[in-house]
Amino acid sequence: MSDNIKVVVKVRPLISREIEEKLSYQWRVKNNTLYQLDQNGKDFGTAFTFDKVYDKDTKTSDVYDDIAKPIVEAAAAGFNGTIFAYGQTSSGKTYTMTGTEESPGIIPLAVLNLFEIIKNVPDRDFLVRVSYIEIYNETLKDLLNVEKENIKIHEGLQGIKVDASEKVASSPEEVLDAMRQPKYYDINNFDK
Ligand SMILES: Nc1ncnc2c1ncn2[C@@H]1O[C@H](COP(=O)(O)OP(=O)(O)OP(=O)(O)O)[C@@H](O)[C@H]1O
Repeated sequence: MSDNIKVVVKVRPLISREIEEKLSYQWRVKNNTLYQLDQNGKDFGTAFTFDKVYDKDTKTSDVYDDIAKPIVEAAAAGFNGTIFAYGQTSSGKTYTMTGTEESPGIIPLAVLNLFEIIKNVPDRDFLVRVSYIEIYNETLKDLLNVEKENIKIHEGLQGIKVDASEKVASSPEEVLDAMRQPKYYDINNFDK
């Protein structure tokens, strides 16, 4: 696998509904490998190895330090970077990426980290722009401007481009604010 792409798995704890339904863990984690378990908790014989596998007790902040921080640092040094979560419904994507007050997710941690880096490099100018889109049933929606329905995606000489609004942000709060209440965001007040 290329060093430029890392695939990691984060196992989440059973949630209360699953505990009530007396469901049990389907996977055991060891040496960055997921071993499938049968109904009696015995190894099924199927195993998948990833760049890293985090068990159910791993904190999002530890995943951030390991996986996301180097990407954010590289971005601040001029390299393109992407972090995305993939998984079936209820697998913990929102919990991991957005998080909660007690356990901030990868996005707020990345935003704070980015502005911290910027503060520590006073001899360079940075421009942070935010876009926020939803892709649902092949349709792209601009979450910073709900009036813009069905925005387009293009491929050009500069790479992939999405016709989404961009907001210049000068603090972590401005980024997180834009994400918190996209519906009420007033596009006319951008960049003022
Ligand atoms: N590491 C964790 N610790 C505790 N609870 C978690 C953890 N990960 C996920 N959960 C809980 O599991 C439930 C499902 O997670 P979440 O909503 O993040 O899934 P999702 O992948 O975003 O789902 P969907 O695709 O349906 O939006 C939520 O109640 C969430 O709080």
